[in-house]
Amino acid sequence: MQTQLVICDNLIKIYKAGELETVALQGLDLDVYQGEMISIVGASGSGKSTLLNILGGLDVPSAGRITVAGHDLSRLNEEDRASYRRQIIGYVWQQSGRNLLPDMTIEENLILPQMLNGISAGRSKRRAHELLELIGLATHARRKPVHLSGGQQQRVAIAVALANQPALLLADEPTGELDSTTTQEIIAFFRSINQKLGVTIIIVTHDIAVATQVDRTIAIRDGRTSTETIRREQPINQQQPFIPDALSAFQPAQSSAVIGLPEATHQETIFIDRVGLLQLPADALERVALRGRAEVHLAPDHIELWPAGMGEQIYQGLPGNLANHSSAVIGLPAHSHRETIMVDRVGRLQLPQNALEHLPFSGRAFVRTARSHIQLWPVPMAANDFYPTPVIQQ
Ligand SMILES: Nc1ncnc2c1ncn2[C@@H]1O[C@H](COP(=O)(O)OP(=O)(O)OP(=O)(O)O)[C@@H](O)[C@H]1O
Repeated sequence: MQTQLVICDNLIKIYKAGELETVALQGLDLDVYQGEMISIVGASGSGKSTLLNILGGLDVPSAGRITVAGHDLSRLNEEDRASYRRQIIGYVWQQSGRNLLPDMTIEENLILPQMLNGISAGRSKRRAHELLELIGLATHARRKPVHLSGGQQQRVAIAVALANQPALLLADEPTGELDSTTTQEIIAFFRSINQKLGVTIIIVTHDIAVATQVDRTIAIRDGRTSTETIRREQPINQQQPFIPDALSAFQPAQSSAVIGLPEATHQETIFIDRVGLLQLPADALERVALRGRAEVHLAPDHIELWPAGMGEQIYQGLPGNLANHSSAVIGLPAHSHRETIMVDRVGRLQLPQNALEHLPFSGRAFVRTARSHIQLWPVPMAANDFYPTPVIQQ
């Protein structure tokens, strides 16, 4: 059974500057399991750095709960917070200048955080040499950072972050200043320490190359987790596909909707919180114009969102359970009442309670776009049990 290393529950962060208030996190939920390597993506201003700073113990949430490796970060005093930062967290920044002290040698840079953590000089030196071996720079121990390439400096930065054997490594745009070849090298290095040392890694990035290499990518929109993209262990064209009949008639997205990774290798789902709040991906909204309101229909194995007024026309005259659907919001019969939910400009909506209870969504859903409506399907429980991309029928 996987252990949860990070649990964020309804995190809120409000920055106040004089009269001005900015809500940077608006009820963010996130679980990260021990040993995972995940990336966090999102537009500028969506709240990525705010989240990373809270995870790293550099800032505190305004409300909500956050637990990392058993530490309740909302309750730590300043002293405990400082030892949490030293012992539980390793931090890699984008700018190598922020990671390494320029006047010290590489070896001294590796020893310093250990000494600050109360480790003896002898043990710190031994660990520094182990780390130098790990990053393949044992012969560079006496050099200063300026004499290393950008990629080498970032490897040292990762080693410094690992010096006190943290449970969680946080990296903020660690490849932002590197060329594409060096970026690949650094991502491979993160992957190798994740596998060799079992350290959990969270990388904030704008770089799609990073997102292709991690186990999961979480997209943040407007201070909330909106989508999750999981790397398929077996690409879809090698799977024995099980295609639910009802899915086979719908047009698949060419690529995952949010971060643009191919569906053949990545599976993308949206998050649904406990009270049914979710945000539809932009490409689903572009294909089906909901114009502010949607009818929610409960099909036996999925939920449909139709533009207001359209669902009823399509369903009229259909046989069996499709025609006998009841409206989802307050349960009045569909033949006599038309109920709609509000959908805002960026696709946020709240599913009615009976729609949430209708299927075991467990916080996530696949989004499928048909010609005139959007479908939400529950995610199979088994880790590698995917719904493959539906076949297009002309
Ligand atoms: N110290 C602060 N004081 C006031 N507002 C802040 C502060 N830090 C961040 N914000 C605001 O909070 C929101 C989220 O910012 P954050 O830096 O977390 O976003 P981000 O996704 O990391 O953006 P970027 O990709 O540009 O780094 C933004 O509107 C930002 O202006």
